[in-house]
Order: sequence, then structure tokens, then C-alpha cells
Amino acid sequence: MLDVAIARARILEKISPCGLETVSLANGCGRVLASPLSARLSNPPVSVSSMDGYALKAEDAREGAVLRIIGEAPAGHPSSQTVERGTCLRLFTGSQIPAGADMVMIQENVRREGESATLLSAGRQGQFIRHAGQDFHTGDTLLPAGRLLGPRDIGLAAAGGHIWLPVSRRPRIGVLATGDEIVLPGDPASADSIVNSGAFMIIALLQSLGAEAILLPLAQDNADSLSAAIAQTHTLDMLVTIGGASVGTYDRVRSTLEAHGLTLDFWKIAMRPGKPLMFGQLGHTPVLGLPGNPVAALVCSLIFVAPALRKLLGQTVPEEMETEPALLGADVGENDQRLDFMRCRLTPQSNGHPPLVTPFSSQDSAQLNIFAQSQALLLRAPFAPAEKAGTPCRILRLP
Ligand SMILES: Nc1nc2c(c(=O)[nH]1)N[C@H]1C(S)=C(S)[C@@H](COP(=O)(O)OP(=O)(O)OC[C@H]3O[C@@H](n4cnc5c(N)ncnc54)[C@H](O)[C@@H]3O)O[C@H]1N2
Ligand code: MOO
Repeated sequence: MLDVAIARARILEKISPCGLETVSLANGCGRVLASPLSARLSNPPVSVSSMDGYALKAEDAREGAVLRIIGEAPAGHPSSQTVERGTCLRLFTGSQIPAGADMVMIQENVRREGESATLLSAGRQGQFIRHAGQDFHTGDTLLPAGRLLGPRDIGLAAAGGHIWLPVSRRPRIGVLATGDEIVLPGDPASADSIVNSGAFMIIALLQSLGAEAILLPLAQDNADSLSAAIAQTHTLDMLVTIGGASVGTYDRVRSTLEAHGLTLDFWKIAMRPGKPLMFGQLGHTPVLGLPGNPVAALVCSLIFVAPALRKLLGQTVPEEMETEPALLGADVGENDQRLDFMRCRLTPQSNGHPPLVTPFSSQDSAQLNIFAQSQALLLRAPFAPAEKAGTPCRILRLP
């Protein structure tokens, strides 16, 4: 059985970024930025008011002062007038601050009579002014390459004057669930049917990371059915199979892939859950064969498929798994030769102490209910001795 870190490195070594394209801003959410984005504009481009009110000089901002209103400047219609001492200009939220003014008095604090404004409170220099470039300046780097763009990033790119975004092509990843007992959610099920939770879980993960995840038709545990499914996968950027990876008579995924020309890199790794993981290349397509137990399938996806996808997307992938420190919340027994990823609850602690991590009593790799309640995976190294509550340990947070 191969070591997990070596398996991860061998997978990453075989994956190359899958190219770039340009998309419109409206289609940018969920895509990965291919190069840094710099501001083409400053935001705001000029100093503007953040309130509806009157622009004036701070020297005049005394309670009871009476100022002459020299004009009005709605947002988008700047005034060419200059505010002198003893005068003010009517303006609105987003209006450009006129020359001479250095503060805004909100209209609630002004009594207007004709062209005269009486201040009902004092004010200070700069109040209610958003200065030019307060948010960002032309040329500032707004977003780094490799960023998975969310709604706030799209807003920032728009404000920075971009209508097109250079992004990584969305990798097409096929997810092929296998097994005679597997049915789709909602399908008429026989007494011993198992619902295909695995593929939907993996598709959800891949989509959240920026892939085009494709649910392939279910394949049965026979060479003909698997062959028909595999024959349709050559245009994919990666193929992920679920099930049929172990040693049983009907575990035919590997042999069928090999009949289609798969170059096997490795099969079986020293981890729990996920022992029968398989990796190889079918032509140019990397293939990850995941175990059927759905918890094992997702844990393997987090540890191997997600970094592979990040590499396809041109993102920087850390050499090692990104674990965090924690403290054992309960005693744990000694471990065997497999790196263990135990489903756990996390209890946050105060004073900056690492969280307490408590494994669930059942670690069965088919139990999705416990998996959904888990917040992290506790890593237990191969041959780790029994350890007491309070011992430092490492965890992987679950998405
Ligand atoms: N004699 C041995 N038996 C097994 C070993 C072993 O080393 N020696 N390894 C065990 C381990 S560990 C795992 S993990 C499983 C993995 O087996 P397979 O990858 O061949 O998976 P299947 O047998 O096809 O399925 C296992 C289990 O998961 C259910 N399943 C399958 N696909 C899905 C899906 N898409 N969604 C939900 N559930 C799924 C399937 O019905 C089975 O119950 O092998 C052990 N056996
Ligand atoms: O490795 Mo299996 O994934 O124990 O269930």
C-alpha cells in the first residue's frame, strides 16, 4: 500500500493546467482568475458625498450658522461653482464634492428657507466625504491570479472597469458511479438498492471548486456496461470512477479501464477510509478510481481529486495537505499501518487555544449521517500509539 503523501505527489505530477479563456463579467462567478486583475479606474473616481445634504467649508460648520445656498449638484451632474465662506451647495448621496467645500452637513441637520440654510449642529472637516480612490486607485492589484471568483470579486472587478475576465478553462470532470445495486435518487428502488449518493457528493465538491462536473450514466458491474461508459470519456480532463475498486469478483473497474489502455500508476494506498484508491492515465485523461463507500469516496476526493482539480485550474497547490493544529478531546487507541482520517466534532476554545477534536464512536465509511455532522477529519499517522485527551494533533477541516 502506497503512502498518502507519495500518492498525492504522484497524482499532481501527472496533471497539467488545462488552458485559458475569456468570459464576460456576468459569467465570471465560480471561475478561476488566470492573471492578476488591476484597477482600470479609481473608486470613487472623484470625491463624493456619502449623504444627502449640503457641501460647505468646515470653518462655517457652527450650530446656528446661516449660509447662502449657491446651487445644486445631483449625482452625475457636478457643479462648476466654488463654495466660498458663508455659502453652501445642495448635493445628494454620490454627488461630486464641489471646489472649496471640505465637508457635508446632512439635510436632517439643516433648516432650509428659500436659498438660506441654517445649520442645526456643528460639523467637522471631511465628514460624509468619500475621497477619490478611497476604495482603490487606478493600477492597484484588485484580485490575484488563481482566485476562485465569488460575487464580491465580481463586484470589485466591475468597479475596477473590467467587462472581460481572463479565466482558466473549466475542467470537464466525468463522475462515473458503478454497481448493479446503485440507483439514482428518486428512482424506483428494489429492496437492496443503494442510492448513488457518492457521485452527487463529488459533483457538488467539484462544482464548488470551479469544475464542470458531468454525471455520467450509471455503469453496472460487468465489462460490457463499464466498457460502454468508459468509451465515452476520452474528451474529459479527468475521469473519476466510484466503486468496483476493491478485490471482489465484481470489482471490474480497473480491469475494464486497463482493457481500454489505462496506464496504471498505483492501486491501494495506506489510508482509511480509501484503501482501494486507484490512479492512472487513459490516453491524456487522468483517472482516479475511488472506493464505493461514499465517505471513502469523498475523503479521497478532498485529498486527491480536489488538489488535482486545482492544478487543472492553474492554481497553486501546496506540496502538503493543509492541516491545522487541534487538541484531542478524547483518548484514542493505537493506529495500524494506514493513515487514518477520523470523522470528528470540533469544539472551539477561548484564548486562542486550538479546538478540541472528538472522533465519533462509529467510523464506518458508509455512514453519511455522521459524516454530515462532522466538522473535521482527525489525522492519525500510521502506527501512532494510543494517546490521551489533551494531546496535540492535526486536523483537516471539512467543507
Ligand atoms: N476482502 C476485502 N474486502 C474489501 C476490502 C479489502 O481490502 N479486502 N476493502 C474494503 C474497503 S476499505 C473499501 S473502501 C471497499 C471499497 O470497495 P469498492 O471500491 O470495490 O466499492 P463497492 O464494492 O463497489 O462498494 C462499496 C460499498 O459502497 C456502496 N456504493 C458503491 N457506489 C456507491 C455510490 N455511488 N453511492 C453510494 N454508495 C455506493 C456499495 O453499495 C457498497 O456498499 O471495499 C471493502 N472490501
Ligand atoms: O478504506 Mo474503506 O474506505 O475502509 O471503507
